[in-house]
This record gives sequence, structure tokens and C-alpha cells, in this order.
Amino acid sequence: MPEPLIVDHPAVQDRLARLRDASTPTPVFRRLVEELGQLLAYEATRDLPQTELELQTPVALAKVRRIATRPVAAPILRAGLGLLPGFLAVVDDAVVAHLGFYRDPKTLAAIPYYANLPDDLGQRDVFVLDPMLATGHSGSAALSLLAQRGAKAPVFVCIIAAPEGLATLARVHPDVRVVTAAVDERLNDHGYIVPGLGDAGDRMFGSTSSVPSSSG
Ligand SMILES: O=P(O)(O)OC[C@H]1O[C@H](OP(=O)(O)OP(=O)(O)O)[C@H](O)[C@@H]1O
Ligand SMILES: O=c1cc[nH]c(=O)[nH]1
Ligand SMILES: [Mg+2]
Repeated sequence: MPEPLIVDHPAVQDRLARLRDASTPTPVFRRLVEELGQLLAYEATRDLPQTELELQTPVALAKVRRIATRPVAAPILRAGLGLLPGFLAVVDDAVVAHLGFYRDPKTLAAIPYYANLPDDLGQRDVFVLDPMLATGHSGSAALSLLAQRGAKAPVFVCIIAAPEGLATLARVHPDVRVVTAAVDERLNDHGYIVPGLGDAGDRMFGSTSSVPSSSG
């Protein structure tokens, strides 16, 4: 797998710092995730193929470049939805594919519960959105489903990746490129990223599950 792209821009790192802060309230957390979605999408879509064409400005003919094909943005529910508005701010006519997976808290397996994908994935650039890559089970399961439906070499856009999740993707999906704001130290013994930011979905949507904070 290509080396992950860690977006080190101060505007990204400052927002990540505020996300990590346990005292950041839900509305601010959600806004910061949305803004990071835009900044990360800007980097992740840098190599999208373009077509050249000529059009008429009010003044003269101009040679211009447009994005060649509408890419697919595939948020993993729920938390991936937080990155979607920012992605669409960068590529406003992306096709949205929804992928429902939740992580079983005991086994940490990814349980599928919803999928709505376009038929022509093979002809499109695909960007999977999920703020957290922890064990990599959810990301890997989402990428497997996309591959079964014809997607080639998708990009995985996240805010924090754990080394364990990166290793899983490298093993199961070696063609995937990861764009992230940070690679953290490790997982704790409950599968949470350390130091991480806690449960992204809960912090974004105001729901509660107990986030185990053991140092294990
Ligand atoms: O790499 P993994 O170990 O699979 O963990 C990461 C997944 O866990 C979180 O989702 P969660 O299952 O909590 O669902 P939610 O987004 O609905 O809260 C997160 O948004 C990822 O999808
Ligand atoms: O640290 C983690 C791990 C999985 N999912 C989250 O939201 N946070
Ligand atoms: Mg969650």
C-alpha cells in the first residue's frame, strides 16, 4: 500500500487538536469535522483526472479544465456522514454512496446493515469517508464491498488512523491510498485509538456509549 498521506497543514492540525479536546461540545465538534472533511478532501482529490475544453467567457474564449468524471463519496455510517458536507464542498457533484457498518463492541467485527451504491463504480474515482480507522475492520469491510461492486483503487479519507488499521488495509487492500490528519500511537484493549478523540459518532451526534478509557 502507498504510504499514507498525513495532511500536516496548520489549519488541519489546529482543528484536530480541538477535536481531541474532551471538553469540545457536540456542535463545535461537528463543525470541526465538517471543516476537516473539506480540507482533507482538497488533498485527497488532487489527482482527479481532468478534461480540457474551451468555453466562452463574457470576454473571450478560454481553455479550461473540468473534473473528468463525477467521483463517488462513500461515507461509512454514521460518523463518516460528518465528513460528507466538506467533501461535497470540494466536489459538489460527487455521487454519494452510503455504507452502513457498525463495530460490534465486544468482537470489534464490522457488522453491515445498509448499502446504497451506484452500479458504475468501476468507471469512477471512489473516496471512502470515515473519521476513524481503528482496527480497520469497518474500513476493510467497506472497501471489500466496494471492490465486489467493481471499485478500483479507492482512497480512504480519515481524521485519525491507528497503525493497526493501516496494517489491516495494507494486508487486505494493498491498492488503497489513505489520506489522514494523523497516525496515532496504538489501540487500547477495547479497540479505541490512543490518544484518539473518543467515539467519533457519539461526539458528533450527541449520543452516548461508554468509551472505555483504560490505558491498556
Ligand atoms: O476500524 P474499526 O475498529 O472498525 O473502528 C472504526 C469504526 O468505528 C466507528 O464507527 P462505529 O461502529 O462506532 O459506528 P458509528 O459511526 O455509527 O458510531 C468509526 O466511525 C468507524 O466506522
Ligand atoms: O477510537 C475509536 C475507535 C473506533 N471508533 C471511534 O469512534 N473511535
Ligand atoms: Mg461510534
